[in-house]
Amino acid sequence: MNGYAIVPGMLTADECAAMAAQYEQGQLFRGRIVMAQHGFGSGEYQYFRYPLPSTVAALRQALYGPLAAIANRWHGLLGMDTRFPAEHAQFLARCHAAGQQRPTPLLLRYRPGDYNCLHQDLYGEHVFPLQAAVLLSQPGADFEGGEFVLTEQRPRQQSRVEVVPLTRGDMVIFPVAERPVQGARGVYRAGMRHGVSRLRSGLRHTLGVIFHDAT
Ligand SMILES: O=C(O)CCC(=O)C(=O)O
Ligand SMILES: [Fe+2]
Repeated sequence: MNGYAIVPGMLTADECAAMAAQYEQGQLFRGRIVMAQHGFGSGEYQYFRYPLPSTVAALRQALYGPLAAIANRWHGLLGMDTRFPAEHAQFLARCHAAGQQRPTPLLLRYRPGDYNCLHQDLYGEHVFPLQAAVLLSQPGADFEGGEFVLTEQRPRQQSRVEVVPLTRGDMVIFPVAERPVQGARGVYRAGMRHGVSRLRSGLRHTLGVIFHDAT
């Protein structure tokens, strides 16, 4: 168990191109973040508005159910009380009632020299513990560098890192902030962060799918 799963070919090359091209359609988004202005790295991203584009809405909806089963198992293993409902709409109602009403799916854009610092996508009290990202550009052709990395911090140990090997259209599913790890004396909580190494050349787009909404 490496702390992530890859789903190859989640989007076709054409779907990736169409999704990346949406970056230029400002009316689709509720906000734009220039990462350097916040110390998040270099590059930028935009959060979609509701209603989400159909491809994004469909992905978020379809992924939620199977991931909720995993999330519930994780919460059981970690002794956490929260359980996740079977339908994403039900979980979103919980977020919205708590003031987390703004959509979190996003498109990211990296140019040469850009990178994304290690982070956790937490946006309020309600946290769905898994998220997904689809790489929309082709490594080695559209860009060089720009690898998706995950770090895992186990109690009383130094952090370890995984470089996640993605090609265009692949989806990675990974923990938002923590995951249960089986140790010699039971299950413990590993802290997780993700980021993107520096782009050496080219242009890289990603679609990020986060299941909780934001305050
Ligand atoms: O660009 C990437 O691969 C990382 C995107 C990211 O941080 C996210 O989807 O939450
Ligand atoms: Fe992220």
